[in-house]
Amino acid sequence: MNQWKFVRNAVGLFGSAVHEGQTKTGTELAPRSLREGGLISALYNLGWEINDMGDIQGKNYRLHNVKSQQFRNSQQLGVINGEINKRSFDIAKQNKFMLNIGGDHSVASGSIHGLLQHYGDELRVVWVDAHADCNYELGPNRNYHGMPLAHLYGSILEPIKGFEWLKHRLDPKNLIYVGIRDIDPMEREFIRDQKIVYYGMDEIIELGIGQVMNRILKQFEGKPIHVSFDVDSIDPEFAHGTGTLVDGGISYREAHYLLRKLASSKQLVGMDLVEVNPQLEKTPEFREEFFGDFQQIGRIQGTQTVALGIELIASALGRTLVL
Ligand SMILES: NC(=[NH2+])NCCC[C@H](N)C(=O)O
Repeated sequence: MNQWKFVRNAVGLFGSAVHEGQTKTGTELAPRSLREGGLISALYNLGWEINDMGDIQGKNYRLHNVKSQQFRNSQQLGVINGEINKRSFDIAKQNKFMLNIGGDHSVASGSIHGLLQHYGDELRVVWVDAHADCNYELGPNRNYHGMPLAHLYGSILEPIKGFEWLKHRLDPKNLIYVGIRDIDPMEREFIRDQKIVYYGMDEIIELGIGQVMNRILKQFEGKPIHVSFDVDSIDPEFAHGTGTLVDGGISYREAHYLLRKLASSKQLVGMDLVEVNPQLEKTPEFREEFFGDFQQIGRIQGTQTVALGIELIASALGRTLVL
């Protein structure tokens, strides 16, 4: 099983225990919750060889007395993403699937950069998110989780201390947005100017998720694909444990379908699963009932969004509904 085109049957994974890209604590707890909830055995049950590199703890890189003129925690995030970049590149170099478990979405500049270093201009990115995360100047929020793509696009012009390693650029035409519905004015203009392909909620409603995926796979045919999956792309009804909720998102079904389609293309080489915040769940109870056949991935335990996170990763890594 798992005859992936670009990667062998091995996953290289690490957690990015980081909340410094925004102001709410809790996302740093996600890697641990996902592990405790059964992530590793799920991957094992799906037939993957697993190289678990442990977690990068954002708190270990805290810099005291550094006042940033730029976004919040800029130098710390530069050093952390430098570490993520190294791990991501190492994993890709060994032809393994790169799995980065966030953390907030600030951890994606490092992981995507590492893949760009290995796959070069061939790399394609599917960015599944309620947000476009390409603010290139400081907005009132000053949160880097709203900016990593601007950095990768090369639109943050001033050099930022800590990010000296960031050299490769992601061409905006090699990225497609899915699920975006809360866009800042600067981002709107940028998406229009650069003609970035997006499937926002209206497009998903009009075309249906099936047609959206057909188009994405056609556009990215034959190329290695990375999916950067922010759980806030999903409707808060199904994923409440996240920091920047936006109503009217993609459904549980659409999210899993999207990931299964990417998986079955055999072109998927990496995934970020970000913005799970176990402290922000609506109810602290663990989910006990699951939909569908779970034998394929084993027992999953966790609060709503944690359990969902594990399921989403399983869908991206080849969990099928009918064998
Ligand atoms: N990946 C996310 N959850 N991003 C939220 C970004 C929110 C807002 N656009 C900002 O720049 O602050």
